[in-house]
Amino acid sequence: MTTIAVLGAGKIGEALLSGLLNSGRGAGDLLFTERHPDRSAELTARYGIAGVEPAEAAKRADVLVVAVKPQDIEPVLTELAPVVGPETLIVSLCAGLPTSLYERRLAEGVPVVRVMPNTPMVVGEAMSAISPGSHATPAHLALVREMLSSVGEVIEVPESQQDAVTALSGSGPAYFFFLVEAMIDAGILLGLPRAVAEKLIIQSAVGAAKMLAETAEHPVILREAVTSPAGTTINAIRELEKHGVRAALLAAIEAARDRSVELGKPHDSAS
Ligand SMILES: NC(=O)C1=CN([C@@H]2O[C@H](COP(=O)(O)OP(=O)(O)OC[C@H]3O[C@@H](n4cnc5c(N)ncnc54)[C@H](OP(=O)(O)O)[C@@H]3O)[C@@H](O)[C@H]2O)C=CC1
Ligand SMILES: O=C(O)[C@@H]1CCC=N1
Repeated sequence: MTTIAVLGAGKIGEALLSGLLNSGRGAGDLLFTERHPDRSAELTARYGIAGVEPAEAAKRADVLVVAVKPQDIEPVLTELAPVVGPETLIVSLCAGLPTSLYERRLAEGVPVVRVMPNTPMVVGEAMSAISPGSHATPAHLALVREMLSSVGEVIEVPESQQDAVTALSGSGPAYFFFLVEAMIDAGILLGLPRAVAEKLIIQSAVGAAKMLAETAEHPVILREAVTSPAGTTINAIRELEKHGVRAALLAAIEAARDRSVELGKPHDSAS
């Protein structure tokens, strides 16, 4: 079995470890690194996975998944440079960071795959987009696909699309959570008990998501089917349009894309 080490087991790193365990991988095939001993002990107690030093992770693992914040990448590259060779696959989950950064800083020929996942991997429903670096072979991509398809859906995209993917599906769950939060508040405004508002909105979100996934109907068709002539929904839609919610979403996602580009800037191949 492939040994996978997650470097930086924060929110997404932990989500990946937990998703891989849920999908049937053994704790003995997983490792992680963390810089705070308390966090390391907490994760080992929760999952039975060993926390190790980066050099040991590089020695024992076939795949090193980099899951530190993009701003924290420099020391990680410095630690990995002397201990990683072409037999180890690097999988970067970091927003904005190009595969060329790893290729430049690590030994010649080290294969790198850039991935943008999202947190629903905790429940086996991640959306992950993968892009090969210049030394990643079809076998490396297949290995990453196999690893990530055990925690959700996987598509391959050109690396040039990864900043847009990051803005859409990497950050995407946050937009839905924000919407749900606001709709629950609306229930409170209308005088419903919080628990009732939460139940109504969460199940409506689950139902709507299932309809999108399972009927394969366009969202416009599904929305029109809810919108009765002279009914309630059209009144709400008019308010959403009046408040520019569609334009706000376009601007918000564009801003997220711009931030991903900015996070990669200090590391792009020209600098
Ligand atoms: N959260 C998400 O939904 C998604 C995140 N990502 C990407 O994943 C990466 C991590 O994001 P997220 O999980 O949110 O961030 P977190 O800050 O929660 O996780 C990063 C973890 O790495 C630790 N860390 C930092 N430096 C080192 C190091 N040198 N060695 C070992 N551990 C280290 C951090 O410790 P400390 O607490 O001390 O900083 C922290 O626990 C980012 O690059 C982000 O772009 C991608 C897709 C989705
Ligand atoms: O907010 C972020 O920067 C990370 C990347 C995508 C989701 N979370």
